[in-house]
Amino acid sequence: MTSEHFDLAVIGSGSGNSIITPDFDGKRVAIIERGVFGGTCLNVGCIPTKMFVYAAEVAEQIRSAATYGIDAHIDAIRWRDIRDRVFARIDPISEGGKDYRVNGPNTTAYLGSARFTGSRALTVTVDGQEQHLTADQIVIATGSSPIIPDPVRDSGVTYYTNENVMRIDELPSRMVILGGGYIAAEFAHVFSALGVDVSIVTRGPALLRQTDEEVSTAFTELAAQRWDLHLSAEVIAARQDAAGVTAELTTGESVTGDILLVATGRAPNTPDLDLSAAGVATHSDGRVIVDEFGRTSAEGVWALGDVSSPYQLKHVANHEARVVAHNLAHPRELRSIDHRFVPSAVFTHPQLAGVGLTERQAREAGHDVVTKSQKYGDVAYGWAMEDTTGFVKLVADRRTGELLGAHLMGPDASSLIQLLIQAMSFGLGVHQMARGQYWIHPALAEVIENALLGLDFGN
Ligand SMILES: Cc1cc2nc3c(=O)[nH]c(=O)nc-3n(C[C@H](O)[C@H](O)[C@H](O)COP(=O)(O)OP(=O)(O)OC[C@H]3O[C@@H](n4cnc5c(N)ncnc54)[C@H](O)[C@@H]3O)c2cc1C
Ligand SMILES: NC(=O)c1ccc[n+]([C@@H]2O[C@H](COP(=O)([O-])OP(=O)(O)OC[C@H]3O[C@@H](n4cnc5c(N)ncnc54)[C@H](O)[C@@H]3O)[C@@H](O)[C@H]2O)c1
Repeated sequence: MTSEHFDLAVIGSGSGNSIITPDFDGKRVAIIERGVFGGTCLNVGCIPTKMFVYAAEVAEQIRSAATYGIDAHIDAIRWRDIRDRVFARIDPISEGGKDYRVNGPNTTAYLGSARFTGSRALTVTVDGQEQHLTADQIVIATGSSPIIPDPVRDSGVTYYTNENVMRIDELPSRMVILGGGYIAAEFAHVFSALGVDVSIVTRGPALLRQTDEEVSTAFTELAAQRWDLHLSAEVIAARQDAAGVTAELTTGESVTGDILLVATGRAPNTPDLDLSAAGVATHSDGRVIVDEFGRTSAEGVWALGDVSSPYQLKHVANHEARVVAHNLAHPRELRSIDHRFVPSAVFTHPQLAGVGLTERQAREAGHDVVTKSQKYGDVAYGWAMEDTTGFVKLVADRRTGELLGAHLMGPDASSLIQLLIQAMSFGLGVHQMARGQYWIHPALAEVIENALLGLDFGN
């Protein structure tokens, strides 16, 4: 059996691709990718979804224009043009990235599926042919894949996931979305803004339950006005006929759509890797166990991103990739992964964003908690927008003045929260934040200024 040897082998071309920094110039590097080059975020995740979200926002703005004294209406939704704008931008980036690794300097690209066959030994199946390689260091960056509930998979009905729903040729009239998390909330917004009737089936009693309860409750109430919600419900069976795809629910109801979209969470891509052959240990949920430096239980094997991280977020995968890239090249000066203030945003309507502890988590952690919920509608820019639902909720420690968490629902939440991420990351307390700087008047950020000033420390 012939085998090639490398200094470094990276499995997965998402954030794994960015491991190959100039530190590896002159070294022998292999990158292995079994799917579309560039991974989830570029091809079927963050980037295309947000490009669709932008189109959805344009449609919603037109619908709400009359509020501001401007009469406007949508003449047509040209779905194929919306879709093709997105992928005409993305597909060449993916192709270019692949081409660079296939034909570029000092990397060997294996376009196939990798599995471990021993300690730092891999077999890659490329077009049915097995190729063998060994490496001094191996990075597992294989990401995650959609979880398909058994009743859906076993029923044999056609279902979509984030991997193919953005490429459909025609918009359906009705869509059933299974799941009530990030992906469900973003696609429900996109497709309903483009004219599709959306039903959501989720097993929890509210949508986006990982957010602060006040945000999750407020968002669920708004969602109920826009979408047909089936909460505390799971699918027990599904069938497909001339009427479409019908899901029978645990609640006794049934719901029918032309398309069924499954968004019930994502599992780490570890089952195909034969990790036991390399002595790489996993958590009970399949995630690779890593230490603070990104090292797995097997010497010379590292992991990062969705396959190992507690956060399935691109900015986290990129951060972990930067840390692991440094640590591979500087074994005597290891850096730690920083998961202290991991923010996230859901690009639905209205937008949601959060960082730090929820009110409940802060109380459970024993803080003397003070909170303030400040409405967008109470500041001048909020008046300009006629916003009636948006708010900023801050969670702070009454004793120390420390900002513990921030939770936003409303326009530009994903950008506004950056101020609070910065404050928390650099240890700025509430008083410093509120009065230690100018706040531009009458910018929307005044909603954050007022929330900070509204925290009642009792002094
Ligand atoms: C619809 C959607 C929207 C999202 N939106 C956002 C967002 O707005 N913001 C955000 O922060 N995050 C978002 N995410 C999450 C984000 O996409 C992921 O956290 C991130 O892409 C993970 O990067 P990764 O490098 O760990 O994995 P990936 O990018 O998934 O890369 C893993 C790669 O490994 C390959 N692979 C797997 N197994 C093997 C094998 N055995 N052999 C060879 N190759 C293999 C896969 O084909 C894949 O290309 C979104 C996710 C989805 C699904
Ligand atoms: N804007 C962003 O940053 C963004 C966008 C999309 C995805 N993501 C990442 O991708 C991950 C995966 O997204 P997701 O939405 O698939 O997962 P999720 O964990 O956010 O939500 C899964 C949802 O499905 C529900 N569910 C699970 N099993 C079910 C079942 N059998 N029947 C009915 N409901 C069920 C859960 O209660 C939950 O509401 C997210 O956790 C997030 O980290 C991030």
